[in-house]
Amino acid sequence: MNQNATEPVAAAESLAEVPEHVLRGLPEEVRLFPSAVDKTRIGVWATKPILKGKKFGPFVGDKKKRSQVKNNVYMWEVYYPNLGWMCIDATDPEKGNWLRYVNWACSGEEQNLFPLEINRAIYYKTLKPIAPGEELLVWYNGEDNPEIAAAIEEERASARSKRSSPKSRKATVSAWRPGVLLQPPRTSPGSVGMSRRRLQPSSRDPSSKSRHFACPLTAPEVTWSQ
Ligand SMILES: C[S@+](CC[C@H](N)C(=O)[O-])C[C@H]1O[C@@H](n2cnc3c(N)ncnc32)[C@H](O)[C@@H]1O
Repeated sequence: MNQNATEPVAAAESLAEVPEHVLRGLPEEVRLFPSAVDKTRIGVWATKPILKGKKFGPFVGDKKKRSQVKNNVYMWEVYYPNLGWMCIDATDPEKGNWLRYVNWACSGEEQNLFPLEINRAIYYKTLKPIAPGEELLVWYNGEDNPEIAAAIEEERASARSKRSSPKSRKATVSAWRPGVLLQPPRTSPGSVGMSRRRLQPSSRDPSSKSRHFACPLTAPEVTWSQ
């Protein structure tokens, strides 16, 4: 056995490799540059002020079964009532959009975005105003964070008013159900995918291991039940 064997080191991402469609899809307030939190990664940086409460998305990727996903880093898992848990996988940059390049925050102070599931699509919403020169960084928080709870409530109120509008009443039942990701299990009606304990960055996932060990934010219990 090779005593020097280590985990494979991820090749550093290069700006030159970012697909054209990703660059074209960047909102005007952000640009891609090397990340400050991970030297091997590209990050998303604000070049103009971004207001608190701004919603970006949805996160784009290939829809796959969990068993078909080889790397957790660029995927979100979403519960579909008819299909069960499916992954939106942006491991292949050609399949993703710019949200793929938003990195994890390593502390609550660093975090300026939180993920939000709306109608089985993932959005990132700003938790505070972001100034030019700051990197956009996402992290899980649940509704235990009052700021996020307020943001979720705002989405729910907007969903309720959309559902009761005459136009939407004519449409078929595409319920717009906002729910924050990564909550402990609960049975709150209206929160999508709450039937299973939310996943946290998996320590079983070699691709995300070093990041999460390095981060002081304590992720709640790791669950990866299939
Ligand atoms: C796209 S997100 C974070 C991406 C970020 N760019 C980064 O720096 O890694 C990927 C992480 O979210 C986790 N995850 C995927 N779906 C989840 C869900 N429904 N709830 C909680 N965590 C989820 C994955 O295990 C993975 O650790």
